[in-house]
Amino acid sequence: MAGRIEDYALIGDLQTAALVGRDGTIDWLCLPRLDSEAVIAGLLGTPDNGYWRIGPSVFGVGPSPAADRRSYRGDSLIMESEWDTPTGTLRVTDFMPPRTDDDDSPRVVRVAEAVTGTVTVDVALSLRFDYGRVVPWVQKTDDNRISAVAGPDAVWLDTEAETHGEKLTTRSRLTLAEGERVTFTLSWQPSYKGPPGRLDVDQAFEDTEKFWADWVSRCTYNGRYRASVIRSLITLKALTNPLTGGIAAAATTSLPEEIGGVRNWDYRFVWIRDAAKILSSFLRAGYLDEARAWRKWLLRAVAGDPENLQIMYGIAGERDMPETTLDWLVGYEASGPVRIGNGAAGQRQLDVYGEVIGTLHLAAQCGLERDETSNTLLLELVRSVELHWGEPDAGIWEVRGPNQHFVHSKVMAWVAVDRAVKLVEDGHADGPVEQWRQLRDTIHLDICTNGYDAERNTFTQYYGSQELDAALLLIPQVNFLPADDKRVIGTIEAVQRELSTPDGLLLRYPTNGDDPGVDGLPGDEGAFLVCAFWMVKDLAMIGRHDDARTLFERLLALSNDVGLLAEEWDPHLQRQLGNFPQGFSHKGIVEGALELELGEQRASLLAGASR
Ligand SMILES: OC[C@H]1O[C@H](O[C@H]2O[C@H](CO)[C@@H](O)[C@H](O)[C@H]2O)[C@H](O)[C@@H](O)[C@@H]1O
Repeated sequence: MAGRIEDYALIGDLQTAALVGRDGTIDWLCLPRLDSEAVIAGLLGTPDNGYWRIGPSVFGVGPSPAADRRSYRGDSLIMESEWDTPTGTLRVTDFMPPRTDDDDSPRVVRVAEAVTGTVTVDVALSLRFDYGRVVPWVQKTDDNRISAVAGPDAVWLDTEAETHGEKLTTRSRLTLAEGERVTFTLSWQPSYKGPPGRLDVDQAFEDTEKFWADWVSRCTYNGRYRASVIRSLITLKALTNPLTGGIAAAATTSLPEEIGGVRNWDYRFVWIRDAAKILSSFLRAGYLDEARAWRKWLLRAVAGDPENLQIMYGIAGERDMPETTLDWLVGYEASGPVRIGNGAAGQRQLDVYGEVIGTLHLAAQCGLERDETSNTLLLELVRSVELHWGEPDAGIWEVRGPNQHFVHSKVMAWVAVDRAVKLVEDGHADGPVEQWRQLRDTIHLDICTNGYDAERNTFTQYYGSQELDAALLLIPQVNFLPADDKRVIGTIEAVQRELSTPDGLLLRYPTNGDDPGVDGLPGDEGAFLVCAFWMVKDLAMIGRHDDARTLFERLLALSNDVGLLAEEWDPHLQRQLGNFPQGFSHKGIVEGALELELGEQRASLLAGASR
């Protein structure tokens, strides 16, 4: 049975990733890419849908015990789990060598080692291709390699351990004396090719450690929350494909937003919105290369008529991701359906224009060189905003109910035009700036007239709505209005009052149980973590530094033992919910830490000036 979401740690090679449970079981692995079919899908079903356990032997009695300790090895994505057994201590080291070349095979490396005393280790590998549905044909070759083949895919296992097949599972039981170790390397190849070369495990370990150390050394943040910020940046980097530049929203599909509910979606794609927000964190932490790669990804993905701009693409810019359900999987803790693909790809969401142009502007400010193709794109995108900003859309939350005039979407349409004006004013682009200035003013006036409820002193979820939306917290952050504007302060207070969960986190917007509300979906959901991070930033911006810090530290405390966060938090069951680890949440950690620092600097400057 799968663990709690927070029981998992992420390992990855930048192109795909696996989730390792606290009990030493890998329950999720897609090969060769993050959005490929899973070859281990027990996370969303049962052990019959695939798992790979390495842990101390319980000799067939009782469940697999949780590790007594586990942590990433320094600032890396190498996971070390340790179990103290009556006879000695076992360490299992899990990692995936970063894959920065097209020809590299994806590999999952697991090393079991007796650190002290003697330990008996059990290994069980149950591969099930096509998301847990297909039992591959498993064979041992003359040179002691194990291959598992089904259709186009072949997975190879190399190990010094003796293995045997039992109930469609490859098993091994071995006893290690102090200092002894045994390695397991799982590699993927297209099945028409021969076996992949054998991996030099020691060299791969050294290279992997060096890769992460070098990458982390480029970080410019050195403040109080460095450990959490670095872990978040590493997690975001793991979601960033080094070949295409595409940044996935999360590493999983269908981890539920409500245990037992239907709000289960596939996040293994590149949302323009999520990627743009993540990029701003990379840029602010000193990582310009990722921004350059993403701009190239964007230009390739939207090539053609920008009128056909999608709100999300595949990792290499693919346009099609038809949403289907995998009915053979019961879902995480019976939360079905399990979905792959994402129907939101076909929605109109006006905010993406603001996200794209906002990122181009930030990248230019951070020193990214001018690019003529992106100027052409800019002109086309502003033209689309001009044509469509007055139309209703599905909004930032991708509602599946009717389109509305969402206030956040309109604000982001304003951002698109405002940043286009600034790009021209700062000499980073050319365009009809006077026409754009007028458009910017028209959108601003429209929002302030139709999206603001003067009686309640708050902006609303959509024109004419009585409801609120946590995305309104972004109004001061994108400079639509200054933080000290009474309408902004009123909105922050209204969101706090009406969308707070009992434990002080935030819902995105109200849901109505079985009665589908604005999102057109039955059921409820947990607190959406990035919204609380937005609140941290707003509180800091309006000078409530202590409240901002308290909330930020509360949020950090929700991360699991290895610093990872899913999309949501269940305030009743006190556990993580939703896809995991999620880019939005980790971006929240980076930006929150930076904002608190900036806030304090601003406050001490002001204090200095008034002395
Ligand atoms: O709430 C319904 C929608 O939920 C998902 O969207 C959410 O995740 C996206 C990726 O992180 C994010 O960009 C969006 O703002 C979130 O609402 C799901 O992907 C949608 O299909 C679904 O309609």
